[in-house]
Amino acid sequence: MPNSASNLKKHKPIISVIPYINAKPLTYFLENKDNKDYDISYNYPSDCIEKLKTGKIDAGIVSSIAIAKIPDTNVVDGICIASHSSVESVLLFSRKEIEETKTIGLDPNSGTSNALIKILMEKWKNKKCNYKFYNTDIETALNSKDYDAVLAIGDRALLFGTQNPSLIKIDLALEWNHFTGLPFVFAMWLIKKDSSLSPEIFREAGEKGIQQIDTIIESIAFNGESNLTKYQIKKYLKENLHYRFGSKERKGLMLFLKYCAEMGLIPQNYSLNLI
Ligand SMILES: C=C(O[C@@H]1C=C(C(=O)O)C=C[C@H]1O)C(=O)O
Repeated sequence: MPNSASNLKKHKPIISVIPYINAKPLTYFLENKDNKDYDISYNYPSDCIEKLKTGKIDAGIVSSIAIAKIPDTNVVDGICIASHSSVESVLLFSRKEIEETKTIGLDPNSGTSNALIKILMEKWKNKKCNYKFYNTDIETALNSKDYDAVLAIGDRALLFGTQNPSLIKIDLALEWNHFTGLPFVFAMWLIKKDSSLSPEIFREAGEKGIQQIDTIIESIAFNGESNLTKYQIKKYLKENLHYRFGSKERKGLMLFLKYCAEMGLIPQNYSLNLI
């Protein structure tokens, strides 16, 4: 039988979700909806970029840098994962003073923060460093002679930071805010242009998540989805993170993309197709 385009399109659309607690306010009500007309798949940010590019998924909450890396996608307006000062989960850990750092370990799960550290070092610290990915846990990478400092994101960075208060740390969102006066946008929802998914379902779920964030905090703590205390989860989601995408967040995002383009990390001809 010929494989017509309609046969190929019969699967439910797949929405990719980041398995970090920082995404929960935007994803909880999409994940916990009855009779979903989409499937959910869980992917780290860097895997999500690859899967969106190759059409394995139809939409995803994905590293903000992907806006300029994946053609044929729209960006959901109004919501994002951002931070206005310390985020506490995107950290450069170091045993040496930053001035002595030559080789930095990049987090294989990240897209955006791996670019942000390069901007920070080259633009503001005037340091040319070597960068290479590490594929171990944070502690092993930090103890190895291969890296002077190690970048980490997500739940493991958040936990490692709280468990190792004496390590030298740089909070990338705080540094960004210090140098630009703007919030930093880590992630947004991207939808393939040929997908039937409406941006409204993401906005509605995000708005409900922002309104009912205390229920989500209870659920994360109750289900043991984090090794942090309920108080720490509450502070992280309510104080460190910001979920609305307004004019300041847009300015921060566009400046980040401009710096990325200047440094050759993304093509020059990117655009932000908000829907
Ligand atoms: C704040 C964070 O933002 C994350 C950082 C990302 C990246 O570096 O590509 C992608 C998605 C976000 O969830 C974090 O995970 O700690």
